[in-house]
Amino acid sequence: MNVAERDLLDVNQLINLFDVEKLAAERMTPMAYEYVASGAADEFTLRWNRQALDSIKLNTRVLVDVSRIDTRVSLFGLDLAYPILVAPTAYHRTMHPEGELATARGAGAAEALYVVSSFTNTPLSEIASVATQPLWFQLYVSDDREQTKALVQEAEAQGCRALCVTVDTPVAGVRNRQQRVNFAMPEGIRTPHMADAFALTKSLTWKDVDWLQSFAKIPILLKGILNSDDAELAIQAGVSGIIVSNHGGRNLDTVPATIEALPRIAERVNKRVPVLMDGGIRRGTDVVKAIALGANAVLVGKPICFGLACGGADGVAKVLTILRTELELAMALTGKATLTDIDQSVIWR
Ligand SMILES: Cc1cc2nc3c(=O)[nH]c(=O)nc-3n(C[C@H](O)[C@H](O)[C@H](O)COP(=O)(O)O)c2cc1C
Ligand SMILES: O=C(O)C(=O)c1ccccc1
Repeated sequence: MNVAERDLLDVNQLINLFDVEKLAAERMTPMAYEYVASGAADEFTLRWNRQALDSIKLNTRVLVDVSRIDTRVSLFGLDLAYPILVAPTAYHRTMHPEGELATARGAGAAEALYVVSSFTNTPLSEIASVATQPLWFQLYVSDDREQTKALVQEAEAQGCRALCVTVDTPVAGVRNRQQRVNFAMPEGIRTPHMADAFALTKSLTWKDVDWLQSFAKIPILLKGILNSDDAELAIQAGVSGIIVSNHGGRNLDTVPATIEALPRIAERVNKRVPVLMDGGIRRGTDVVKAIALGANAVLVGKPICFGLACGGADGVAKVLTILRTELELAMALTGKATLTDIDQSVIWR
């Protein structure tokens, strides 16, 4: 059996996103699996992201016409088929030989927007050449601000439609599981847009946000906001959007689940800018809960990596399609035909 045949066989076995992780655990090198699956330190936040979503109950309404479910959402003038984005994750060639090219093809096949990581193993120009859906770019600011400026300009030149500036990683978290497997980039795999992981700047401040906005031609979102005061400062700074994220539980352990942080932030933002959210989204019902509590859209990280590892582009597309289908079912079963119908009343209190 060749790699393509094995990939296809695997993809057909995937029924839900937990299956994807299970299969990926068997399929990936221990180093790659531990890199993707691990959280920071004791992994409280990693688990809370899931537990907090699971503990929210849904309130259904019956006898609503749900013969036409409409999941479309518009962000910064982009019309998305459904409110689920591919979160930026690093190092896709450690997960599948085709790396980010497979991710872009899979996202394209599933009509999803892909946020490319600064730590892509594939040049942005190559990703852009295979993408059939819009791309955004996730920016890590380096100590070398000229390099950062050039990277923003490259993202713009390659047609990226927004910039997600990650603000929750002045340093990477305590990654004990990655330490145990001595995580390192395998021979021959590079990060063409970043020197190395130690290039992340520790001196990023609101001044840099002003600086980025002084020359960026595309909307800027701040990724990694967990506090409503920071959300307010972000809006005062003039950013176009906010991503509520705890980095998938990978940075500071014991910060709250994102679904717990979301309502306060959404209330404070009060629709002045779009609010996106990630962390633990694994079911269509999770997407409904996030939208009900104030998110315009969600991003998915680890399941995309696992889908990529299981089946390349087909695996990525499968993960997105499962989640999209589950979202449509959850909307029909809660009696919400459109995303704007999903409000707080869908949460059982
Ligand atoms: C393997 C991996 C690599 C990641 N790399 C990045 C990155 O390069 N930049 C970034 O802003 N966030 C990165 N993240 C965080 C994700 O963008 C996202 O916030 C998180 O994975 C969402 O949680 P989920 O994995 O539970 O869906 C990474 C996450 C994972 C799992
Ligand atoms: O692994 C991560 O979560 C991440 O964001 C990162 C940080 C530094 C280098 C590569 C990825």
